Amino acid sequence: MASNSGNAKKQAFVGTFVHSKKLDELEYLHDTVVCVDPSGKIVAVERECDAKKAEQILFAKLGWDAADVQVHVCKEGQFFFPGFIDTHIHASQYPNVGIFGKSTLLDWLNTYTFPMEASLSSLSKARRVYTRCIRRTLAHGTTTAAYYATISVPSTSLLADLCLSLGQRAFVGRVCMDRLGPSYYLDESPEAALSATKASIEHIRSIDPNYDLITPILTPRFAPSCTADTMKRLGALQAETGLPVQTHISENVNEITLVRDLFPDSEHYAGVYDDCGLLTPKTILSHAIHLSEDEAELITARGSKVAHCPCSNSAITSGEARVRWLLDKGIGVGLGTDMSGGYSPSILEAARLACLVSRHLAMGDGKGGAADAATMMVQQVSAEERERAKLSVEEVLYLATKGGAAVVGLEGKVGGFEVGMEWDAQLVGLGVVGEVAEGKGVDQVEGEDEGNVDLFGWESWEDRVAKWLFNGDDRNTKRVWVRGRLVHSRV
Ligand SMILES: Nc1nc2[nH]cnc2c(=O)[nH]1
Ligand SMILES: [Zn+2]
Repeated sequence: MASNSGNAKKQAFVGTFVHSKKLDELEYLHDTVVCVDPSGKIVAVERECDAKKAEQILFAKLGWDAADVQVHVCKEGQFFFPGFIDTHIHASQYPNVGIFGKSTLLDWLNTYTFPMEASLSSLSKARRVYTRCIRRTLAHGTTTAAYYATISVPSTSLLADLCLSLGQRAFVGRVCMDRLGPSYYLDESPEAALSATKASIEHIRSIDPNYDLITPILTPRFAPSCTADTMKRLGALQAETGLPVQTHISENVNEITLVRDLFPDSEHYAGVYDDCGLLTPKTILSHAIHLSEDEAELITARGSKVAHCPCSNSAITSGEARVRWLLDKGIGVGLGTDMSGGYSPSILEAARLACLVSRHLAMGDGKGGAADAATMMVQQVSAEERERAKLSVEEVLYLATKGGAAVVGLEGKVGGFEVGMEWDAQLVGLGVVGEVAEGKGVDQVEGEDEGNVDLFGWESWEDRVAKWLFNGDDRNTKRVWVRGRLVHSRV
């Protein structure tokens, strides 16, 4: 099996770097050189420096010979940005993107999702789907993904193999579900769910023993499709191994009713996971739309994190997650595409939709889509909460990078440009509009395909980033690196 051991070359990146300093602040590093060692680690960040000065001074400081260093210089209209973290994505649902009709969660699962996932027990089909999913998400700048695969161990192992060989950092979860699914797509028993999960973990250990790039993640699908026995066994396995956990929570009001009926002894939905030992600091809870105050407080106390999936929440009409409210409670939040509940593989799209959904909350009539889990009464969102609901460009880009890194347990390792972090990055290129020659009526845009973002040259850097967020797409993602390895290039 090929191993991802970085680029095996010394590299220096020169130009403008944009990254999050904190939730509401982006830092712009101009005329900067970032040096990356052969293992993919950032070993120097030098400001007021260019390629020449780096060769003369910086490389000597590092003991590097300029002849051994690959130098990448930004062009006009380009900047380096941290790779995106997708904290919630179903690789096995990729062929279904955009196909959801007017369904909502429970009928969507039965109509579209379970049949597609079950069909990926065919390894040739799984190879086609997973290869395309990984390539597509890399092309959109996703350097880390928390993936759900399927219940099939060989198919899940294949997803892990492909992430490793194509160079995407990934958490790969074999899905556990031993009830309320179709008979053709269910674990036979809690024992079977556990032993399949262990086999999947073993496979990942065999291909990436230190989990440098690929990490197994325990994946009870969601409470309605898992027995308490299965979830308790997974909770015990988490305590034994320290592995991360991912599941869904409080996405849809009918789902919440189902959970209340299936687990009458638990206080609420979050309580079900807590009772099974699954609410840990390494747990990623997706959606978290209709949480009650008590549930949010329990999640805060346990240190579990939330994957906000605005595309999916809008597409299958689940509701509007109260991101500001979650953040105010001290809950870590990242962004997820939730393909194919969400129709887009792009975290840039998720960030833009997070902005828009937060504005819908701000415009709300006080209902905001939040329902109390116990009573099913729609909660009133206060005027004060509505006023603060809007998320800024800076905030959603934080959620897409540093915030996401904290959600998947990679804080301090990826999500920014600091010495000691790994070079998981994207080169973003925006269109630079040239002069219109008199009498011609046709302007010139440099580069081959710069997409929808037109820079006229007078924009501030803040405005350039805002233009990228709201009109950018994969045409603007020129190059992508993971651990220093180039994993996608349009140029
Ligand atoms: N969005 C979404 N919610 C779920 N809840 C349980 N399974 C799923 C899934 O595959 N997608
Ligand atoms: Zn999901």
